[in-house]
Amino acid sequence: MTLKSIPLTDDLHRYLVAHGAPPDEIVSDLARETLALLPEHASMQVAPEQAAFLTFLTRLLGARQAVEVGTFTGLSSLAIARGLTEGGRLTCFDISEEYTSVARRYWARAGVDDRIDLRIGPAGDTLRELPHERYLDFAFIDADKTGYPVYWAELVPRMRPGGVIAVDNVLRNGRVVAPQSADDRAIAAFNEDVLADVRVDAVMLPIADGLTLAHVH
Ligand SMILES: C[S@@+](CC[C@H](N)C(=O)[O-])C[C@H]1O[C@@H](n2cnc3c(N)ncnc32)[C@H](O)[C@@H]1O
Repeated sequence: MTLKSIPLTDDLHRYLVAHGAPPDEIVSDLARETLALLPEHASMQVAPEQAAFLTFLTRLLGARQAVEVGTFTGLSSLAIARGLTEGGRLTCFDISEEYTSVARRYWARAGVDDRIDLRIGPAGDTLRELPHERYLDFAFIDADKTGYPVYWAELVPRMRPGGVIAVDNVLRNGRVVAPQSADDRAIAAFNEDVLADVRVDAVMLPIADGLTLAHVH
């Protein structure tokens, strides 16, 4: 039995991205522009292989109704929107007009802007405005780390039976086993909560900074 995932060197990461679903021109431009405009924050963007995986997963689920918490300049939302089924909707939550103004441009360029609804404000408040029904096929959580328990609490009861929640940064660059900051501790505690949550079956994948996939009963 192989004991663990192999570490990715830069060469191997480039190979993996090139042989999965390689970024198209729009995704490459978005990554380049995010780095140029926001060099200190560009690492918040999901990894290219995660973007490809989000499209794959959304398509696999036949997702019609999706939510994203933490949009930034729009790479993960673009990926999710591209995987939605005909007539599908993605509702995005973020606090920043500045970051999401970049996202809006790229959604338009990719021709998916008509299927995305962006809500600006603290997601702990704005998520509460979503219908209190089990209607969501897919949700992606990638915002402020201390907010994850609140986003989880709002989203799980709104997932349809068989719906999936994906949660990013669950390994905190390895620090989750020896937390060094409030964000690290928040994620370590959140991961315990997910493990104990009888409403879901979850797996934790070592993709990028760690991605939990939770299947809601
Ligand atoms: C890690 S980035 C998201 C990256 C994005 N998924 C991507 O692929 O580009 C986190 C985002 O969460 C947003 N954010 C931080 N606190 C928030 C809050 N309380 N409510 C909603 N969004 C928040 C930030 O403005 C930022 O855009």
